[in-house]
Amino acid sequence: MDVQTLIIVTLANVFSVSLAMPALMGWRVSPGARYAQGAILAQAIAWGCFLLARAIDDRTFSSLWMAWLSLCFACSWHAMQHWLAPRAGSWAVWAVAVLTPVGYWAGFDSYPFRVAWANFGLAALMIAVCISVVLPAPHAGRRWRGVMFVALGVLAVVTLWRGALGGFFTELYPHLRAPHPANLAAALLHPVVITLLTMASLAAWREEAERELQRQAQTDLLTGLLNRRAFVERAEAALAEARRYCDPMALLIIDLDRFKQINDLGGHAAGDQALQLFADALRSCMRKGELACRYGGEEFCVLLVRAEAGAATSFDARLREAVRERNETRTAAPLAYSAGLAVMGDPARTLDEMLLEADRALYTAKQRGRGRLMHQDQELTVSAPAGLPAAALRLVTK
Ligand SMILES: Nc1nc2c(ncn2[C@@H]2O[C@H](COP(=O)(O)OP(=O)(O)OP(=O)(O)O)[C@@H](O)[C@H]2O)c(=O)[nH]1
Repeated sequence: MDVQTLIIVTLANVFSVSLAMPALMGWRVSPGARYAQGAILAQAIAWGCFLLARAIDDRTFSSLWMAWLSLCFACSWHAMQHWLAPRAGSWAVWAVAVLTPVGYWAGFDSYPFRVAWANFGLAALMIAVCISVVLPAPHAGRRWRGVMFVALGVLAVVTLWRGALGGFFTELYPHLRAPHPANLAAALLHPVVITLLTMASLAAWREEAERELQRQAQTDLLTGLLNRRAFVERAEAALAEARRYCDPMALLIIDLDRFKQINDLGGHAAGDQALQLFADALRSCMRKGELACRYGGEEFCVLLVRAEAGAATSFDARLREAVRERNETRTAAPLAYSAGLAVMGDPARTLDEMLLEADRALYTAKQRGRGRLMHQDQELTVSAPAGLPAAALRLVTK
């Protein structure tokens, strides 16, 4: 098989894949999938330009071929940013992607220069994608990343080989369609690499969709906090760990006060907004490893790791202050809450026991007039009375 025929096979392959990908994945996809689709489309256009170069205008269409190939690898690099993790060096990737076709076009009259320049530029882009694929991304699967790394890595080696031949052993490598082993290897490799990259991209996209589904299954849609089921699952694991290391742990159940009034006065939408605002305040007070969920209705649950009653009291003070700050920007009735605390004094205590104790304390807080934090029969609130600045926080104990 000659090189020209293999390139036509590559074009047919990549063109059909570039149509099949959006047909299979749909148009409304994540940014990562969109970049992967863009990369394949850019490949298809690139090989179309390559075939036109001979028939129309070699310099222009060969330079366009380089431009679209560079764009293809820049898009692949961006797909990895979304699927794996943001990596440094975006400007460098784009600089190489722009300089490769520009240098090729400017130095077109020198065959050794343009072949070396273009192949080294493209190989640099492939290597950049390979590096971003192998850098740590604990949430992402290893298999599709392995396939992508090997496929692009082999192509990068063959591309470097072609660049070195064209630039430094020009007489052995007179042109791209010559039946040289490097050309045959590259022409054979292209359809294989395109197939493998497509399969790896589909696997990455499926993995991303699974992750999103899992996130949605664990999240309360209105507030974005964990839902009750996910909270219980994670809290059980955190409790088991705390037991193993004899760490203290505190659990708070929080209930918004007179929430029905907010709904009655402002409508259900105002109630929803208030729940979102409270969740936002809650998030702003959370530290690494702590868990918060919407336990149901206007009730929230927080698990504080390595925390005793003192730390829970400080958390409550921070939360009241965060709520107070948000109340200042609201025109509707101010939000307030009551909370019940349970601490894991005895390592044998279960999550259900702690939830029950916190719930009883919450009931007491409501009974005693709301707006306070209770631990068993003791009030622990460090509260900022309405209208007073944070500096005026005072300790209220009974
Ligand atoms: N807007 C909105 N309201 C909700 C949602 N979930 C529960 N509620 C409302 O929350 C209100 C809870 O009312 P109650 O249980 O009487 O409690 P409360 O008015 O906060 O009174 P206290 O707890 O005694 O201070 C009910 O009116 C529910 O309809 C929700 O997702 N959105």
